[in-house]
Order: sequence, then C-alpha cells, then structure tokens
Amino acid sequence: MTYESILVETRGKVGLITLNRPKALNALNSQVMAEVVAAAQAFDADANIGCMVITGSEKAFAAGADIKEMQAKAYAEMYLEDFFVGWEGLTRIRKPIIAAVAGYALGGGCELAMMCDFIIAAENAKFGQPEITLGVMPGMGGSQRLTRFVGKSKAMDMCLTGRMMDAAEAERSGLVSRVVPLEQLLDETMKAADKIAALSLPAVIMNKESVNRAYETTLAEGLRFERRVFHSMFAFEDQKEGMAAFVEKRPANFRNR
Ligand SMILES: CC(C)=CC(=O)SCCNC(=O)CCNC(=O)[C@H](O)C(C)(C)COP(=O)(O)OP(=O)(O)OC[C@H]1O[C@@H](n2cnc3c(N)ncnc32)[C@H](O)[C@@H]1OP(=O)(O)O
Repeated sequence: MTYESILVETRGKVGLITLNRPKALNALNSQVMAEVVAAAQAFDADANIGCMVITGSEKAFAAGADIKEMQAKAYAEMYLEDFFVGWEGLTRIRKPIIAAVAGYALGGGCELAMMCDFIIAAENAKFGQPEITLGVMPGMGGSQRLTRFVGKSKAMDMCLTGRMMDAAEAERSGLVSRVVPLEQLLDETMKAADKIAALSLPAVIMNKESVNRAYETTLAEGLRFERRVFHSMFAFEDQKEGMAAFVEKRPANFRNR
C-alpha cells in the first residue's frame, strides 16, 4: 500500500508510523485514519515486528479530527457513515502501540493517543478535548477514555471548558506514562519499543489483553481472566526459556512460541 498522509518505516523490530500532514498540524481526516489503521494492521500481521510507535511532529501530534472535513456534514451522513467508526480498527491491534506525543494532541489527536497502549510525552506536549468550543463533543472516545485515565473531575473540566493540559499535568493525572525532553522523545520511545519487541510476543500480547480487560469487566472477572491466562503461559517455550535464563544468569532468547 502507498501512504500519502503518513510515513511508515521499520526500525529493527519496531514499526514506526509518523503522521505527516504538517500544513494542517496533522489533522485527522478519513484518509489519515484509513492509512494509520492499515499500517498498524500490516505491522500486526508482520512476524518481524514486535511493537509499534505512532508519532507526529514537534509542533503537533495531531490538532484534532479535520474540522474542514466535518464542517458541512449533515446528521444523516454522519450517522450512515458511522463517522469515526474506522478508528476502532486501531483498538483491535494485538501488538503494543506507543504514542510518542510532542506539541498539540487535541480532540481526535488526544483520542488517538489514548487509543494507543501508553503515551510518552515531550515536555512541550499539550492535551485537550476542545470540541465544546466548536459546538460539539468528543467523538473518538474522549469522553470515555479520558475519564478512565484522569477521573471524572478532570475529564469534566477538560471536556466542558476545552482547556489544555500540559505534559506535567498529564503525567500527574495518569494520562501519560512519562515525560521526556523534546529532543529525546523519539529515542526514548524507541528504546521502550525495542525493549518490548525483544520480549516474548505471546507474553506481550497476553499482558496487553489482560490490562485492557481491567477496563471492560468486574475486578473478580478480571482477576479470574488474568489467572487463567497466566496459567496458559506455561504452555509456551518462552516461559521455560525466560525462567531458565534467569536461573542460569544469562539473557533470555525468546522465540515467540
Ligand atoms: C469534533 C471531534 C469529534 C473531534 C475533533 O477533534 S474536532 C478538532 C479539535 N481540535 C481543535 O479544535 C484544535 C483546532 N486547532 C487550533 O485550535 C489551532 O490550530 C492550534 C491552537 C492547535 C494551533 O494554532 P496555530 O495558530 O499555531 O496554527 P493554525 O494557524 O491555527 O493552524 C495551522 C493550520 O492547521 C489547520 N488546522 C489546525 N487544526 C486543524 C483541525 N483540527 N482541522 C483542520 N485543520 C486544522 C489550520 O486551519 C491551519 O491551516 P490553514 O492556514 O490552511 O487554515
């Protein structure tokens, strides 16, 4: 597939997707969505890839869904297209995706970052759900995922006032896992991605699935799910290899089986 609005490359075992609409601050239109999801699906199916990174530019991860694309749409069109439903494809990716966020991550940009498995932010990152200032509301999961990340009070504040949160506040609030200097953002994110990609892929995917289950079920069901999945890992050669490597004081050589 050829991509027009994103750059796609592999770095070792990591798939890197860079949003590339600089003139529109990486605003997310239907083409960007289709391309990001297609690239992530291709990496998901590629046995040589163990982790993915989605990033933008220094000024903007993404300044939101494309307002110019939405502006003239009518209700029937939005409903019949089920506008934004395509982004759900990203949440079905099994391998981990890290968002490396610098600059603006607003509206759909913040929502895209939250669809990733975790967010590493540059010191200049700014997160927000400013849709209210356009007379609408989040539509790619912002009112739901942001609330789970930062709690009701802050999510209400962000969605009702449209104010932006800086990187330090985002880290304090649990929206981002860590904040790094801008010039180190991609290196630090790639280091984390390389580390994940060197581990046992089935174990990585099972960890991701289990953490995500915490958002979808009761604690009792989640604990039972975790225990059953944990038991099943003893069917993998990688469990034997990982534990043997520890006991023998050597690095593990995982073979993804
Ligand atoms: C509605 C739902 C469900 C989801 C959404 O995501 S709605 C969008 C939410 N995001 C926003 O409301 C942010 C909109 N952008 C801004 O407020 C500003 O661009 C800024 C504060 C992020 C940056 O301001 P700055 O002065 O540095 O840059 P601009 O001149 O405003 O922008 C440069 C260039 O990019 C175009 N742009 C920016 N954001 C979007 C967007 N979300 N959709 C479409 N186009 C966008 C902007 O129009 C300008 O291009 P032109 O000069 O060609 O108009």
